[in-house]
Amino acid sequence: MEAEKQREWGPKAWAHLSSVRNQSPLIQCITNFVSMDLTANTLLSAGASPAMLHSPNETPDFTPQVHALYINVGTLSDNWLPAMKLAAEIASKFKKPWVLDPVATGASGFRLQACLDLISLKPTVIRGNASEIIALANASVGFTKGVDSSHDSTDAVEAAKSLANSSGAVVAVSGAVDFVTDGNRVVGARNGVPMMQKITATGCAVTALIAAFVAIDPLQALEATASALAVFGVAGEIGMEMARGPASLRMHLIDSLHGLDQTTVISRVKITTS
Ligand SMILES: Nc1ncnc2c1ncn2[C@@H]1O[C@H](COP(=O)(O)OP(=O)(O)OP(=O)(O)O)[C@@H](O)[C@H]1O
Ligand SMILES: Cc1ncsc1CCO
Ligand SMILES: [Mg+2]
Repeated sequence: MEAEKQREWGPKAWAHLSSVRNQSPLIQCITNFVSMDLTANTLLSAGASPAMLHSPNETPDFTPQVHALYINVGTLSDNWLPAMKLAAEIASKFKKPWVLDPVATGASGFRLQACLDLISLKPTVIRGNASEIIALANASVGFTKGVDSSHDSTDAVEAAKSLANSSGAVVAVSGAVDFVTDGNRVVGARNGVPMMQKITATGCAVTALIAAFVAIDPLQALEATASALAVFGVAGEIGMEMARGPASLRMHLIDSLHGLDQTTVISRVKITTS
């Protein structure tokens, strides 16, 4: 029964990736300075169309036209926060899916409160590392070593369920296993390689990929999120076969994501229901 369920996920992940390639959803990204390049290139290599527009002066015109919005607080500053809130409000008003990456949310009270305020604007998906999801679920500063996690993803499954229940969002925790939950169901995506942690902003990039997958399947956010995490992980695994270290993995990961075919996705995606 379990093996049967897993066999269904490969075709599902492939269907999501194919739809992104065919529909090329427009993804507005309000993201941190570190991640902008990798995020835009990840979206392009998956077939989506990234746009890094963040001015509150253009959000009222632009956000209603996008297929999904991605907000990432990685290099948060006072003047960017109102722009993020405005974009989230407009996305919600126009029924566009939007996805939050709460980078280092436990690092300061300002950042934590910013993320809690954004969560009150009803994101479709929240994706963080284990320390970020634990900090959000506890609404407490601490738990984190800056932007990197000091916990394993398995430590954050209960926190993820609790955050999903309190926020109404699908919550994903990345790590050796990427867990995705709607507060009730929990699935684990078991692709990827540890070296992905040694490239800055791979987490930010996969959250953008989640936004693209949710854009083409907004009514099944849990399935779209798990598919995006697994597909990104498969690209990392194939990239690692050619890489000599983090810098070349970054290049080969993007190439591999671009080149993924049906047979590879179906045979390599490892998603299990727990
Ligand atoms: N030990 C691991 N084994 C396999 N894949 C991993 C491992 N750790 C992380 N990954 C993968 O690396 C990617 C980034 O996850 P990570 O948890 O490092 O995000 P993050 O801490 O938010 O990163 P960043 O803030 O740099 O963007 C995800 O696709 C995840 O599945
Ligand atoms: C290193 C870093 N600092 C703020 S955002 C960011 C990118 C990874 O989250
Ligand atoms: Mg992160």
